[in-house]
Amino acid sequence: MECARCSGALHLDCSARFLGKGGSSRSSSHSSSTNLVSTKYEQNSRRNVKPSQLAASGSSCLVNRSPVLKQRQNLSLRSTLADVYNTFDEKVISVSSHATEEKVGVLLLNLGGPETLDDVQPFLFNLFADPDIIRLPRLFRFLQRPLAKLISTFRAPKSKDGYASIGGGSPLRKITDEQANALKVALKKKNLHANIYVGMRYWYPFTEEAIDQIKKDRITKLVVLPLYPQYSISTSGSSIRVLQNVVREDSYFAGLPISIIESWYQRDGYVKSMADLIEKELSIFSNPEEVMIFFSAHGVPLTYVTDAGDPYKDQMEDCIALIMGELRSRGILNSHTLAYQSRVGPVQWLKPYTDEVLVELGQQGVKSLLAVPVSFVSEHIETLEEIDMEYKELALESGIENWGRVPALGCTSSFISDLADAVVEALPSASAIVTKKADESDSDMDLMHYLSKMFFGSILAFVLLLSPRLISAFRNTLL
Ligand SMILES: C=CC1=C(C)c2cc3[nH]c(cc4nc(cc5[nH]c(cc1n2)c(C)c5CCC(=O)O)C(CCC(=O)O)=C4C)c(C)c3C=C
Ligand SMILES: [Fe+2]
Repeated sequence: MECARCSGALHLDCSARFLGKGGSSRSSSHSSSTNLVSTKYEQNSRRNVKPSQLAASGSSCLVNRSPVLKQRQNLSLRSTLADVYNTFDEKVISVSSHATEEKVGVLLLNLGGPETLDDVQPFLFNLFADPDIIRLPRLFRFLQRPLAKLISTFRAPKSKDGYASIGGGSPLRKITDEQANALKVALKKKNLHANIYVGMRYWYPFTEEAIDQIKKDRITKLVVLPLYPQYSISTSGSSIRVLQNVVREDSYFAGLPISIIESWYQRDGYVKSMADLIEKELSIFSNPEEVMIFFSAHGVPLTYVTDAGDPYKDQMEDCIALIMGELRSRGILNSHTLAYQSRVGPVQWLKPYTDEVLVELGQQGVKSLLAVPVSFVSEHIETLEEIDMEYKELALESGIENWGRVPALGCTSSFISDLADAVVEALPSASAIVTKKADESDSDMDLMHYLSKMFFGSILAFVLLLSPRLISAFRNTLL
């Protein structure tokens, strides 16, 4: 695919995603892979513009001038990178019909989690300082960090209790490293010797550390694989943006052929692996056919979908339809429902909410329920604490008598093997991402923006941070 204005590889900022509303692929064997990172995603996906249409309409190559994110606390290289980094096999591999010497890297992107209770507040700071998590209007972006400090400080005690109840920290790093090792082995079996990197968005090993290591290793081709089956601006989108900022600034990355697998919930291997897990857990119930399959997905604020064009909800519904279709083809005809969990703050999130649906189902007389976490492939606080403890208790109180929960996919071999296939399939489409720097007149506009931001922002900061009444209202509603 070439950019209509500039020829050659599509520009970072010219590309359109085409998985938005009505555009999600139902292809059963392919993941959505691209070498593009779009900053115009919201507009184009909402209008459901295909790349070819965008090129034909001469859409401009706008440059995203948002500053490189520097919201890290504790970004010292405290931790060493995953062991997998040190096991690169310098072998000659053939990635296409043209035999080429390649050093293939696979970058696994994930959220990250606090490893100790002391990590909880700085981890939350990193999360809330992400403009893809708290989306402030451009004018108020400079309040992002003070706001993140405030919210993380208020939320930390509640989060700490949660992490304390699952052993004092998140298991995400360990599980992701295990998945990285398993993927390396699976790729080797498919004759692809690749180096696997783990890049976490909000905790160690940070995405930036993995990116540094990729450069040190002089990788010649990179496949980027977010460990989220469905794409959301707040998850895969946020992590890809980190890479996007590096590509814009660094000549090595600007020339590196990259392929990004944006979402892969539609792959046969994933769908079948999920169906296998559900089938197995259903069989544990004494009356399996009476069990309601309860898909519980992590929510996002509603405006992500309605205003920003996040394809997450569409992809989630598509994903559930595919899994249920697979189960039906196996003669499993149970009823099912989808609800969204883990909302934070006073705004409306995707509905229906998991806690409310559980109560309603209990009232309607549903007696057996199998919870299926569906937006994430590792166990984490929201499966181990929120589902296994909070929601289970609520369900039992609401009249549900038999409760089960499907484990996260983790290192399930059919799943890892399918991820390896996704990597192999994505390699041929890897190509350099082209960026464009802001010109002089843009800098003048930036200065004006900056000054007006400072003016209005200072007033808002004063009102927000110094008013005790507002602080207590904030505390009661947001946390
Ligand atoms: C697909 C998965 C996820 C989406 C979408 C997502 C959006 C999202 N999350 C928050 C706020 C928090 N998330 C937290 C933890 C957390 N979130 C996900 C996944 C998604 N988040 C995972 C896997 C985890 C757990 C990490 C771990 O340590 O195991 C937390 C911290 C925990 C807590 O305090 O509850 C917060 C806060 C927002 C605001 C958001 C969308 C805008
Ligand atoms: Fe989250």
